[in-house]
Amino acid sequence: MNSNKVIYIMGVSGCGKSTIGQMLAKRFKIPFFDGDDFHPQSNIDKMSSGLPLNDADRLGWLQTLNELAKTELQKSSCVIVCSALKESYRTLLSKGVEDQTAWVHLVGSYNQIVERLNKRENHFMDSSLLQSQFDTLENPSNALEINIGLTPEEIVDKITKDIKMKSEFGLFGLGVMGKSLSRNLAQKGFNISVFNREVKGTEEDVAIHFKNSHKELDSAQAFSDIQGFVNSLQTPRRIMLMVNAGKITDYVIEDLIPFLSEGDILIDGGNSNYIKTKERYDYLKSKNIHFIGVGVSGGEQGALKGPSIMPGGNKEIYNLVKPYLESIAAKDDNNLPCCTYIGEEGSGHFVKMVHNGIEYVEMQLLAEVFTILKTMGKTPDEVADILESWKPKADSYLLGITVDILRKKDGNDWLINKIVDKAGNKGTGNWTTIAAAQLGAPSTLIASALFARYTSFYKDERLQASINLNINPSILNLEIEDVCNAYQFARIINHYQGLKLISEAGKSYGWHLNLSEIARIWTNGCIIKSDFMVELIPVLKEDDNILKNKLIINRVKALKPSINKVVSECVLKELTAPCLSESVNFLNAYATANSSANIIQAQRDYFGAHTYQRTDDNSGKFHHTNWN
Ligand SMILES: NC(=O)C1=CN([C@@H]2O[C@H](COP(=O)(O)OP(=O)(O)OC[C@H]3O[C@@H](n4cnc5c(N)ncnc54)[C@H](OP(=O)(O)O)[C@@H]3O)[C@@H](O)[C@H]2O)C=CC1
Ligand SMILES: O=C(CO)[C@H](O)[C@H](O)COP(=O)(O)O
Repeated sequence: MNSNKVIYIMGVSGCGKSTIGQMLAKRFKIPFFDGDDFHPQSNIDKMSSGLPLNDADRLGWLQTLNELAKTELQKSSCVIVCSALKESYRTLLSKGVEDQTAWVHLVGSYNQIVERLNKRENHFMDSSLLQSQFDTLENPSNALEINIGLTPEEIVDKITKDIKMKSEFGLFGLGVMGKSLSRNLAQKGFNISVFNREVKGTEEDVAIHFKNSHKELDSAQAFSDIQGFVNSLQTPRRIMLMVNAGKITDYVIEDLIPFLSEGDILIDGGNSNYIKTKERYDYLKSKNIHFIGVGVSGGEQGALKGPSIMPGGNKEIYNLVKPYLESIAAKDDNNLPCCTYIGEEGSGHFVKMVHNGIEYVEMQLLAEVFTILKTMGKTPDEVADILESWKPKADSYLLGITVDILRKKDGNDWLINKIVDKAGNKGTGNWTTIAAAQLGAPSTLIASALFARYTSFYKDERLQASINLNINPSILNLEIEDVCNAYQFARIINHYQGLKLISEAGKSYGWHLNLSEIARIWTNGCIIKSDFMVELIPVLKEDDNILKNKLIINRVKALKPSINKVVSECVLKELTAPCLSESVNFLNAYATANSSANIIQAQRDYFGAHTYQRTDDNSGKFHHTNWN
């Protein structure tokens, strides 16, 4: 038996069954069927001529409705409206699906209903037949009885409260992201169930407290037991996991499996490693459970108001969750959802991982710009003003939050001065760097940003080394405009490298990735949204390599003198600027027609007979020299 339900709305003619049934079906987002539409013509003719139906007339009709219920229950819950006046009729209607049947009896007095029927036009039942209906009615003992004196809204509210319908979507894990996504889903009108584990004595009733503290979660169902949570969901179940990536995701999957059924869908919305996503997909497939890996970006606020969503996996399965993900996603400038099917396997998580790699660099560049401006003698407020003035040229979410951060005071000082300079990480920058190395893509800025975080962590050694080696950056002699240009230059290289990495992965794994579409869903909702990202949508339609685009080439050329100046000055004055430096180093290497790699090849051939290709042999053949 699956968890779907058929709700029969019953009662004498004129009690308002169709109106209530339609409203209820709309509220639960399940199909609605009016039993009258399934009468054979002979029954309609009989009723139209003023004759009441007898039990023989009704038999076939009731069997048809029972079949309808059974067929629908295979797919979803549904509402069926039918007078169902006698117990024997109800027995027939629920035959074989008794445990999945709920009865709602709309009750009114003869006078109330006569008055209603007399107001009705074009109904094939005359009010004179009403008495026979009342005479036939056998009050059910197992129905929710509701007086028709209430307004239709009140009636539907009552039914909704009484009949615990299955939710259409489940959210597992009510941490920072899970809470925001649940609220977002509920605000979009979805019936959801939410779950958070309970740790006795420390964390109790997390889900219930969360539900009770947000109005939009009134009709959500909250659980701290996994079985109850899973059973509260319509099949096939759609369960989004918002838990810590890594082992915890595996534990949670194992906890869920015993309660899942074939065809259910698990959606991993965490920052999971794309290789693990493929493994989990295969593992769950062996249990006939679907799994899709979905990158989500936007942090707490983005998840609440509209994140950028990067789903990967089987497309047909994605289509079953697409309406939910697209509804909660941010919207781009054309009001399209910032959610698009990325590709097969772990491609969604791969793209999210590289998103984070690009994010690491964007953050590091702003940190370097801050240090440069600080070393030019600016206070945090002054740096904030300078960054603010760059918005028309280089606006981005990260630039905006950095302005806010720099203006934040703590007592008489700026809060930034009180934050320990050790940068944490949760793994995505690390994996991006590993993936870049494995795929042979030179994502040097991402590696530099990652290693800058790691270096920052050596706080004690740094303190000691600054004394031992006497590194003391002195005042920089730079124009602010050059710093702004250098920043923009490095951002172009960052986006080139990140997108190149995605492109290489697409080729290597056989994913059919659309980079322009990926840039589009990164124009809103996510941490790396920026004006530049908007510019990249048409650029990437032409080519995956943004450094082939004429406008970008011209911009790089125009900005180059500034990055040369800024990086040289930083080196001379002993100020570390790893990502700015690497951006210009990379471009210089990338734009070198004849590089020093011939020396490397010669060395490799010298000590290891690894062979080399010759400039005077176009065949591509490999040669070896006896160097001694
Ligand atoms: N924060 C962010 O900005 C973003 C985070 N992400 C990703 O989203 C996922 C969730 O992140 P976030 O919400 O920040 O993390 P939190 O740490 O805030 O929440 C983690 C959730 O996982 C639950 N959990 C942990 N261990 C277990 C377990 N053994 N069994 C059941 N539940 C468990 C926690 O429950 P409990 O409260 O009981 O410990 C909590 O509900 C992560 O993968 C993260 O990388 C993605 C984009 C942005
Ligand atoms: O995915 C995110 C933003 O897009 C998360 O905030 C993630 O935790 C950021 O990475 P890290 O913690 O390594 O800085």
